[in-house]
Amino acid sequence: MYKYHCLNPIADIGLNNFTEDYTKIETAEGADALLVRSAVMHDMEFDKNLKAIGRAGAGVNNIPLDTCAEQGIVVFNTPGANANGVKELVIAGMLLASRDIIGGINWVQENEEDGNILKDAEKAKKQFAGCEIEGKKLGVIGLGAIGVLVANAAVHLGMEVYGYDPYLSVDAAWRLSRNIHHAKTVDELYKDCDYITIHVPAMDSTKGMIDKNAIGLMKDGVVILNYARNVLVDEEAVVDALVSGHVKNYVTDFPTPIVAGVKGAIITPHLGASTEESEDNCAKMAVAEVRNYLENGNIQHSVNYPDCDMGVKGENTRITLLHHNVPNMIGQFTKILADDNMNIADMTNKSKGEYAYTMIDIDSDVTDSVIEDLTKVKDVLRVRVIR
Ligand SMILES: NC(=O)c1ccc[n+]([C@@H]2O[C@H](COP(=O)([O-])OP(=O)(O)OC[C@H]3O[C@@H](n4cnc5c(N)ncnc54)[C@H](O)[C@@H]3O)[C@@H](O)[C@H]2O)c1
Ligand SMILES: O=C(O)CC[C@@H](O)C(=O)O
Repeated sequence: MYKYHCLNPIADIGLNNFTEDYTKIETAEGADALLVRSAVMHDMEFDKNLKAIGRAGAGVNNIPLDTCAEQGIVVFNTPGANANGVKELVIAGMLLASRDIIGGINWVQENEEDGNILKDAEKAKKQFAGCEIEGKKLGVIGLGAIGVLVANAAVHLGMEVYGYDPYLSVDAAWRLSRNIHHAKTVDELYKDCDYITIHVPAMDSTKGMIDKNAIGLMKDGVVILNYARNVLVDEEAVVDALVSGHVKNYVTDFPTPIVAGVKGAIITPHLGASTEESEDNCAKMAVAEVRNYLENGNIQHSVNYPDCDMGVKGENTRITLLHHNVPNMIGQFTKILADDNMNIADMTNKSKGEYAYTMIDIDSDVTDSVIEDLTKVKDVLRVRVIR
């Protein structure tokens, strides 16, 4: 029997995929798995029983990944599951910045009592006129799940699209329209584009990426869109540029006290992934990943451990070991098993950065003393036996 707890609301369509072997509990205490969206987990103390965290979404900057890895907790995310939801909001953001749709809607609401509203609208409308996005240049920073969809959609809308991603994956390259221009430096993109949208994860290397210098390189009247994370942009610099008119609009999903209410800032309350489809996709994927790990030991889409798959657990006993990525771990594991006369039926080992994962199927049960010996091996972080 496994226990799970949800730190944020997770769509039922995903939770319903937990079988009768799972119980939902009301606190994190004693849980085998946590499911989370944007709840900040950096100050949480993790229960010794916690084995997995399923992030129903893409960004994992709310989770202490290294602390989790050190405590033998595998963190999963759901790559691409909410990308279309974000893409559609980014396109909406570009349109809201191009024409004063919000001003126009507000005008109608403010004049709802006016018996001549239809006639007066014809006079009022010129103050809300704008431009079209067709033919304009869009720069996309980060061509992952979201960036690729935004870039391709913008091509279909007739925009001239420039993409910048020095770490572009082969998968993303296959999905990217051939009409997208390759920006070799981000500065090139800053200098040329009318709209600039950022879709990179919040990491030490990307925080504050759009700073005063970057904005200084941009065209007058540029529109900056940020549906990724507030920390990617130096908001004080953006506010200065909005006030001076150098930046026409800052369109963002993150209403911080610095930008909220500033003229020219168009802000939504973190709505990128808030569609029925995205919430369902993320919940289903997160639950599937957590179940596969708890029941089979397989790791797919982890952000702190390597992906590793030995298929569905069969009759054999499966031992899984989370450990540091250092020499001679497998030698020590196999010696312990051999000394106890255990026969290895299958085995795999994968590493990612400082961490590694070993899965071993043995064709007998495993004794408590073997588990104890494996646990005692230096650099082993967690041993689990799936019977
Ligand atoms: N507003 C929302 O609700 C919402 C929803 C989903 C994701 N997000 C945010 O958007 C981010 C991107 O999501 P995704 O699903 O596209 O992630 P992803 O991992 O598929 O793509 C990120 C891309 O950024 C690239 N990248 C990394 N560093 C870079 C750099 N310095 N310069 C240029 N490119 C760089 C990577 O190579 C990768 O291709 C997430 O990390 C998350 O913070 C927000
Ligand atoms: O869960 C959400 O609503 C937002 C998720 C989003 O920020 C993400 O990084 O996937």
